[in-house]
Amino acid sequence: MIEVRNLVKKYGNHVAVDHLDFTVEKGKIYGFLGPNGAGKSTTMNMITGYIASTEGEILIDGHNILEEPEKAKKCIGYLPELPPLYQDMTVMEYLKFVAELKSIPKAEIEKNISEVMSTTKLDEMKNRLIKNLSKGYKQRVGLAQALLGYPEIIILDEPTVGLDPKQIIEIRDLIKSLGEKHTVILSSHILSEVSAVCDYVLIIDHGRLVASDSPENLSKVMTGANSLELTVKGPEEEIRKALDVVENIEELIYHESMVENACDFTVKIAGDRDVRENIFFALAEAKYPILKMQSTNMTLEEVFLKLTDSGEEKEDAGNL
Ligand SMILES: Nc1ncnc2c1ncn2[C@@H]1O[C@H](COP(=O)(O)OP(=O)(O)OP(=O)(O)O)[C@@H](O)[C@H]1O
Repeated sequence: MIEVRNLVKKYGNHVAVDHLDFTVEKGKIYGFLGPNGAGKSTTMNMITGYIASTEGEILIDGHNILEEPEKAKKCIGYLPELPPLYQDMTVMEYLKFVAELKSIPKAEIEKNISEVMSTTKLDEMKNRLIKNLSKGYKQRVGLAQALLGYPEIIILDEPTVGLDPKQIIEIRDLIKSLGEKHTVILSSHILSEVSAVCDYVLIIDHGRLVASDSPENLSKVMTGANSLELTVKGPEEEIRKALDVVENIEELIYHESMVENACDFTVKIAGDRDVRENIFFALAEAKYPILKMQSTNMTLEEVFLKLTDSGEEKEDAGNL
């Protein structure tokens, strides 16, 4: 659907996007995650054809964005970080204006507008001046204009910035529902947003792609393996024997426990098996009580901080 090859953007000597390579497949929601200044907006502006790249190429459904901009742009609906809304137009006037700009055939405009207004739940506001709408509704108008013309790909740059928590939930739900019919790319520096909404995450730092995978896999890959922290009451050797029957335990690493007469273990588990129930039954049968059992996969937040570990991101931590 979208192929980004060796993409570079330089502003003077400053490299804002540094040899990015990735592919976006049809029908998924992608999160483009990175700290402020990582190069997210610059990349989105290149994908949508707003700015030219210094090097590399972008193919949208097979069309090169610089060589066949009209065909490529027809596939994309874009909600920039600051959507260009005309404050003195009503919602309806503005959507008509955008539909004409997008060269939607006259006969289809009315049906198309009514569909996007229903998707974005704007019907009640259609005759309201945009300047009199709340920030949440303004964002819906931004989304509605992106959806006009039935583009297959929807690109959203920080779509929930500046919204209150209720509006954030509403816009997130809307984005999830868009994922049923469209390929969605969403940029954000907010981790919870990306893990709540996206099937796939691309993490970018200093213009480079530092990781790309599903949120779950990223957590697993970063710990190296699936592992558990276990505290069990009983002697080490006996507990080891009792756990011998549990399949897929690769290694049991002993640590001295703070709890009297108990042992702490890190349990390394093969692949992505879930062996918690088997451990429970094996130790229950041997009558060694489990005092603690905790999965130690990293959270996406920890993955993000580890991958983008530099001074400035520490400041960002408060926003996560
Ligand atoms: N027009 C420009 N001229 C010079 N430098 C720019 C320009 N636009 C962006 N930059 C720089 O390029 C880098 C990437 O900026 P970009 O806006 O793409 O980051 P971002 O990840 O979208 O961050 P944010 O979340 O703050 O929008 C930053 O260092 C920024 O200062």
